[in-house]
Amino acid sequence: MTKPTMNPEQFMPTILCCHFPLEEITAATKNFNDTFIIGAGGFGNVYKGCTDGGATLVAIKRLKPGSSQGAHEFKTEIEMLSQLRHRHLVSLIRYCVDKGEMILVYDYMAHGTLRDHLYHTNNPSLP
Ligand SMILES: Nc1ncnc2c1ncn2[C@@H]1O[C@H](COP(=O)(O)OP(=O)(O)OP(=O)(O)O)[C@@H](O)[C@H]1O
Repeated sequence: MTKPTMNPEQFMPTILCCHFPLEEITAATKNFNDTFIIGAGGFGNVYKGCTDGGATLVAIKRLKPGSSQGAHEFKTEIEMLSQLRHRHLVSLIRYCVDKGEMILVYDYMAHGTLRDHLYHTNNPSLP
């Protein structure tokens, strides 16, 4: 199945976050190497990466082909989350639309998921 495409020039959401060059994302994840995968959801795989010359840890969500979510949800996520800032909400910091890729970049949240904490999942990163 081919990836859903979106023309960056047509993609003009009312956003407060910036476009992120695909080259920086591929560099941060060594071209989406599986060793950088930290999770997967309806949107696609989530990768851990380092940007800004190693200064910033980020979580990179890459829309997978045939995702149960899609271009519409991608745009909605950017429009909503780029305008929301709260210490209890993960921050969307960048997005990327390029070469058929649709990618969301968030602050990296250490210490596991809410599910890990609620159900005491065996996660070595938890205290
Ligand atoms: N900002 C983040 N920091 C650290 N890990 C993250 C971050 N975002 C996602 N993850 C990891 O990736 C996994 C999948 O996240 P994602 O948000 O794609 O899916 P979900 O919320 O579990 O499910 P769905 O998107 O289907 O509702 C999470 O369970 C978590 O382990």
